[in-house]
Amino acid sequence: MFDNLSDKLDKAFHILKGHGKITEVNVAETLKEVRRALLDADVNFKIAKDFTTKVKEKAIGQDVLTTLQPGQLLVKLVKDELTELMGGDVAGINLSGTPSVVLMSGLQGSGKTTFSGKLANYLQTKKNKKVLLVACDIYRPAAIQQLYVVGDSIAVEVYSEPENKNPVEIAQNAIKHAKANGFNVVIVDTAGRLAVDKEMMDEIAKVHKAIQPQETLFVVDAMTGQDAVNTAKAFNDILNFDGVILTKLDGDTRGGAAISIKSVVNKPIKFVGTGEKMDAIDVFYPNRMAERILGMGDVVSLVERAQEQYDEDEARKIQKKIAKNEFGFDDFLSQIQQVKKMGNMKDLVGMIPGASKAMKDIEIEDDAFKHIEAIIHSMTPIERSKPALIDVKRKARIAKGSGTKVEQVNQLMKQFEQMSKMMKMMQGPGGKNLMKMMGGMKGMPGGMQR
Ligand SMILES: Nc1nc2c(ncn2[C@@H]2O[C@H](COP(=O)(O)OP(=O)(O)OP(=O)(O)O)[C@@H](O)[C@H]2O)c(=O)[nH]1
Repeated sequence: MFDNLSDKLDKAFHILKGHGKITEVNVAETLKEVRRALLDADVNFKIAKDFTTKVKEKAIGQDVLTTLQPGQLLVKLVKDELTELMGGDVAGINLSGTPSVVLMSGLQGSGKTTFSGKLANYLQTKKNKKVLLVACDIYRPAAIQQLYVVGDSIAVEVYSEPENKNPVEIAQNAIKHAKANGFNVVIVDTAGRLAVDKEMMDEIAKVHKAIQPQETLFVVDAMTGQDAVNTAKAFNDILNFDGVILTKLDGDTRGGAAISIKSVVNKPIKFVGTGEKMDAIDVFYPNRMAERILGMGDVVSLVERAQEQYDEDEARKIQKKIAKNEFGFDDFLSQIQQVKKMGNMKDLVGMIPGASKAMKDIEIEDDAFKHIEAIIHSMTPIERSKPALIDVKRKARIAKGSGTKVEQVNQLMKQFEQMSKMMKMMQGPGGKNLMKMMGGMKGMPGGMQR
């Protein structure tokens, strides 16, 4: 996420590290580079200029040059300003109605339908809401079909009237249906439209006026940079929407949209989409995003994700097995499944402070556990529960069966052994042994040793 921008900002701050003494000249030089990095990320020129002016003023106000760690203070000022620029505080979603109505708007292909599904899934699983999805695209029958596929995959009901060509009526009927059937939230997915298409913009304005949604959300593809900001402005003029959804943040986006949109339309980014799957949705936290942009990671989100996936019963079961020396490959596999549920590997690595930078030249596969899973699946049940049985002959068979090499099987056996050892130590008094072991571990990423 925003690797290029992070890289350039890091280089900008290096200007300060290179000099023995910090002067007004090299602070100015650093901020010039910061501005250039923002412009390269497709941040609007005026916003980038105002940004560095503000940081400079604050730096002067806080006597950056005379502090003990001027470089660090400057990074902090940049972080605070980035947070402010992206909205300051986290903005919630208004669910006050009975039912609460959420209207989706945006360009074609921006990710409205996918996000409608993600939001429905989020509200259903995390907020315990009964959600109705409404197909209001009267132009493309395939769009209605797509919403049914999405609804099916998350077990959420979809409302549609394929013969009706009046989106206002469809939306109103859907809300009636929701009221009559005890739905808490109605999410109205509309057709994608261009801001220059007056007829279509009038249409969504009419739907908006008729259903008076509690939340009108503007969905925009983060990859479109400056264009995203211009489109947001045009939609905001018509709909006066409540919040922005930035999708495709998992792609190779430069970050400009995330940084500029709030200050242009003065509406907060509420959620971001980070993948095609239904659980690839994150609440947008400006401060966490600023930290990620500056390569500081996002440990809070990482821990939250781990907590969400933490299964207490499963953990207790595993603990018992470790105590009895019965931890096997089936348990290892179930641990992998839990990690996988936390999100894709690239995204997770980006949340570890310093890891993104340290691993930037390493290609992380989306399905990084594919080979490990194949190897374990090629083992017999008895081999999985008693790994000690796996001798040279069995290893060769497992490698052949999983389409891997014997070295890979050996490597996995070693990792498994280390993990079992580590788990046993964690069970020791206060996990002290584990800390000792970690301290002695060589080749850990920089972040672990600091
Ligand atoms: N990588 C990635 N792809 C996404 C994300 N959100 C949506 N997509 C993909 O983007 C494409 C368009 O998404 P849709 O949800 O169909 O977009 P839409 O705005 O409903 O499109 P229209 O109905 O044509 O207006 C699909 O292929 C989605 O899988 C995301 O957060 N990350």
